[in-house]
Amino acid sequence: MSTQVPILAADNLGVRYGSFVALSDVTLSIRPNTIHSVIGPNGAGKTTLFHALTGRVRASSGRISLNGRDITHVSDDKRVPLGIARSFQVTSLFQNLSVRENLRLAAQGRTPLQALAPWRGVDPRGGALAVADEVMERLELAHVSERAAGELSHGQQRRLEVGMAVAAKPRLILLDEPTSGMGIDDVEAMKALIRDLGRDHTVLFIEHNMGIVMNISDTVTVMRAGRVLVEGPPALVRDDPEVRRAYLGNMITGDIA
Ligand SMILES: Nc1ncnc2c1ncn2[C@@H]1O[C@H](COP(=O)(O)OP(=O)(O)OP(=O)(O)O)[C@@H](O)[C@H]1O
Repeated sequence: MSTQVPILAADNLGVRYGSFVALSDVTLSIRPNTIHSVIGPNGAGKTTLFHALTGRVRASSGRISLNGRDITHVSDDKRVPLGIARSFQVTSLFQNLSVRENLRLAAQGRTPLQALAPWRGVDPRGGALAVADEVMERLELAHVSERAAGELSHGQQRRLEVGMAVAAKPRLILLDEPTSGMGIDDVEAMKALIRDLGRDHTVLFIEHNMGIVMNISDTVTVMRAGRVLVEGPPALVRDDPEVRRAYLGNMITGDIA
């Protein structure tokens, strides 16, 4: 396993916002076809890490590689065709369009932003619709296919956001707090969905719900103050005294599968 080329790796990655150091010497390695979570207290740098990995913010130091290829200076829109897709914490859906149309545009344009310019799309219309139908089935949204995204329940909207990333057919999917603001039933559905996605994608996700993190992750990276505190399988992370201290001992719970 150690000889396997990581699908995504960061080496001594640093990010500054002006003079503020948000990430410092972050080294992490995402193995292909695994579910990898990133946890840490508020302000630890998790979202900044995602921004750097997807190219939304520039690395101030260090290196990012995708399947062994250096992508540190590759722009965010050029990283998408290389196989990285991200679902945003802030809603990125076309509220007035149907579920099917949202997914068709995502499949055609590869990202919600590029979907605004569908002539740049890479799929013919028919192919994109087939992808939309496939994704709706997988996300259990087929029964609301013609409903406007803005009329969906919160849980369904969050699933559709994940679907927008899946429709780009990425090898690596990044999910930023996919369960935030959800009720317990929707959380369970999202947990099942992430686990399902892990069968044929690599999934990297930021999550505050420790039950999910401990239950479905192959690897957990714990961040604190812009650095990696600990990385390892859930059992190792949950029992690590440093991690317990970072969380004041009261958040690391959850069953390990
Ligand atoms: N655009 C920005 N300009 C300046 N500082 C920023 C900017 N974005 C984030 N920060 C700061 O960088 C640090 C890391 O923020 P980040 O959002 O990455 O943390 P996080 O771990 O995702 O937090 P949370 O769990 O609350 O979402 C915080 O101190 C934050 O205030």
